[in-house]
Amino acid sequence: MAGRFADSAQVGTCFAGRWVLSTTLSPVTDADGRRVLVLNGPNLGRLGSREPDVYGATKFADLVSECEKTGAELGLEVEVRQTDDEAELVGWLHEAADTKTPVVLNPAAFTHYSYALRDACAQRTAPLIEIHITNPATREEFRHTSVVAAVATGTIAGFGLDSYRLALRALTTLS
Ligand SMILES: O=C1C[C@@](O)(C(=O)O)C[C@@H](O)[C@@H]1O
Repeated sequence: MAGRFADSAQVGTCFAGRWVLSTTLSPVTDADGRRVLVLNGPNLGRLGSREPDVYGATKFADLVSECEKTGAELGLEVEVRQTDDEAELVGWLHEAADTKTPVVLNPAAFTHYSYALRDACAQRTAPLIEIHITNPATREEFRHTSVVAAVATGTIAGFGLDSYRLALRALTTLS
């Protein structure tokens, strides 16, 4: 068996069936508090070609550049990721929880039904802002429910790509 865990006081490594503890190593955390993960759920990688009348003409690659640019202006080190895979997104949220990294999350359609995502968000150890490009409350009824909202620090929706910029700005006052 091999494995590794960390909390604020100890780091342990399981080697040949024995856990070796160390209290002298630094905890696995976001050391300078400036790193931010911007996580995007299914279909958002298709921004630009996906229903441009709803989501606009900006491509996902341009959204990535815009987030990095805004982050640089705010003194944040921003990493933008996108996946269509629920398990991958849950894994990224675990990584954020384990490293105390703030998150801007557009869960896309997972917003409305993924309890796995909700439970991963509930483990957060730093601010997590749920965001949406559109305002789901003004759209189809199935979009009116967010299973994530109750475990997020806050929600920003309906400002187009500015939702991302506003969330990054909000994080500078929260973290
Ligand atoms: O994929 C998305 C995008 C969205 O999260 C938004 O950013 O407006 C809204 C969701 O309802 C939808 O499933």
